[in-house]
Amino acid sequence: MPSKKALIRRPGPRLAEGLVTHIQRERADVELAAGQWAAYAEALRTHGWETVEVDPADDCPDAVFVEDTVVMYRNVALIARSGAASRRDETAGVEEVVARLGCSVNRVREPGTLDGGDVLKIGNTLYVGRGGRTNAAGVRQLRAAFEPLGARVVAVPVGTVLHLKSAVTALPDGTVIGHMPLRDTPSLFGRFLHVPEASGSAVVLLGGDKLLMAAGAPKTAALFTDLGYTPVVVDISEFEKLEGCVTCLSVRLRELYA
Ligand SMILES: NC(=O)NCCC[C@H](N)C(=O)O
Repeated sequence: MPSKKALIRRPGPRLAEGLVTHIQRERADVELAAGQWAAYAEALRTHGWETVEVDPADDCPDAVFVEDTVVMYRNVALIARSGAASRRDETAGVEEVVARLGCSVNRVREPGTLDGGDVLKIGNTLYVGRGGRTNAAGVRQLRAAFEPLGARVVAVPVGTVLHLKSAVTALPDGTVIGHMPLRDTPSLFGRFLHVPEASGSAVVLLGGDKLLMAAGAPKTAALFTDLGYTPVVVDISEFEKLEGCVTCLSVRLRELYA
């Protein structure tokens, strides 16, 4: 049986200094964020995920967005190298944890840049956003790391949002979901479903028909319910102020045998 582990990293005291690129800055409330993070972690555990906490990186305001630091394929971890230099110190603690969990570890190297938030995995296909945080060398290194393991890497131009997964994620049946004004190149995806709210375009697949999603997207939650899914809703307002979404607060390790 593969284990169901999810990496998480608690927000630090400098959270409100996190990067903001495509939206107007609104001050995040650090205390409220800590409570929202705890509820997010609890939702993962309630639905069968063992949470593994990476040591905090309190000097790094964006460290809570742990998804950006690593891309997993099977039991191989590709440690990212962010296009945002201020985020590069976040990876050391993550590398230590994935190595301890028995993953093979590889790294994106200069001149490559890549953020985990740019990689959307659907089956054996890895869609990778080429945008502000991930460059062409990063895309090439992703291919070199995972194509020999059977992955198909599809590069997608990303222009108007921070990461590919700020715009699109996927339902359990592989249907890509996104919000019209945010999507860049939907024709690259097979099945595409428009959702009524921008923050509804991010879901974390918890297993079965359960979809972890943001409280800020009630119409999208109703749409998913109508399609036979069960939304599990968490309030992540303070992370959304920093361009985070529901995917970016964890990294699920689905193919570890331990
Ligand atoms: N994967 C994600 O959606 N990450 C969100 C990162 C937000 C952070 N403030 C950043 O700009 O890097």
